[in-house]
Amino acid sequence: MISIKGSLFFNTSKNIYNISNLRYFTTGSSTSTSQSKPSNIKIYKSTTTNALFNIATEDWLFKEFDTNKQVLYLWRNTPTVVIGRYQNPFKECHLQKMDEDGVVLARRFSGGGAVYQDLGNTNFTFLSSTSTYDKNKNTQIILDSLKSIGLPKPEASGRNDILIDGKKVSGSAYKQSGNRSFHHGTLMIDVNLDSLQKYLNPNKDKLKSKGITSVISRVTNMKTLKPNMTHEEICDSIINEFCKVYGESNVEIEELNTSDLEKIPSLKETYNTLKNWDWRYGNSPTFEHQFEKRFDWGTIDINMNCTKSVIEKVKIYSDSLNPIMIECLTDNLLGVKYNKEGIEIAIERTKNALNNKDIFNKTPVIA
Ligand SMILES: Nc1ncnc2c1ncn2[C@@H]1O[C@H](COP(=O)(O)OC(=O)CCCC[C@@H]2CCSS2)[C@@H](O)[C@H]1O
Repeated sequence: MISIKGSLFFNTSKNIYNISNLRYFTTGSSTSTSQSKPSNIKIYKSTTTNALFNIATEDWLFKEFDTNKQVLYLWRNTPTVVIGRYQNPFKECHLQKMDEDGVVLARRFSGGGAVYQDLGNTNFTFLSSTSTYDKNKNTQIILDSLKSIGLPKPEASGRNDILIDGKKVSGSAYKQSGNRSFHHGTLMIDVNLDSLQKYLNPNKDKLKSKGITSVISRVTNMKTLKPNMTHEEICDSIINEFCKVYGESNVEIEELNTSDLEKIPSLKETYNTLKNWDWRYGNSPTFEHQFEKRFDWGTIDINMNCTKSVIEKVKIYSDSLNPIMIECLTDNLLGVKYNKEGIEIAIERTKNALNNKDIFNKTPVIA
């Protein structure tokens, strides 16, 4: 068996198991073993379904992986909308519904559009040196792994997608920095399509934003074509194809989980950044939002310009007989965050300034 020094950082259980004719073992910290021949690949699998941890781990791997190796990382998340690095979540997702239902918003480091994920979605990441990075080779590994478990005619389409029967089952995105590159993608096995519809692409025609707009596609779950398909099955199949392509028959799979946060300070730092409002929402391109809200005392037509998701300019038109209240609200909206709490703060300040009259019976819905 080819064995590789275990990472000094991780502390996971060591299991040996077989997939097809390959022999794998999962390993953790200091489980170093004798080395007969250095391997040119490395495989990681997250046993945690926390999207922010998994994306932070991907970034940590990206910065730390041995560029002499080809690296594969497999992971999946509980319900999350993952937006691209340069996207505006206020435009791409229905943040209010996500909030109500406990769906996480994550902003990743790669470009591209917004996807909805839950445990019915498997993610893969291929990391390699930029000089050996080969997107087509990676895509072929995924296509072959789908074929080998019996999925009919998966095909690469356009720059980013894998389709079956003309419907998207996988979307990809990329990142490169110096001699480090990665290519990651989704695999829709059994994603809740009602949720996908519910949380993505709200009708925000009045929100004008710079930045990247998602490319809406017709999607399908592979489980409709292969009813017994599972996350474990597709992971094993990808591992098989990956090993085959790089000529390895015994590999180490390192399992990762949130206990690593306490062992790797830079991982924890990235995790904390990813959790932060400033990264997830604040990092949005500038945008303008116009909406109307009717109260029993009249209608307001609000026009806002936001930078870093903070309201920077406001113009309110109203048929209210109380222009002072409108001026006061305009002033109080300036500088607050473009979210429910920000608007509530502005309304509260306006009410206080106007001797607590209950002029706003409900916070205008903005997100
Ligand atoms: N889970 C999932 N998989 C594939 N396609 C999806 C998914 N959810 C939504 N969609 C569809 O893709 C478009 C957006 O397509 P678009 O091409 O704009 O963006 C992408 O595909 C990005 C893929 C990012 C992959 C990363 C890998 C690890 S974490 S996220 C959306 O409007 C839906 O129609």
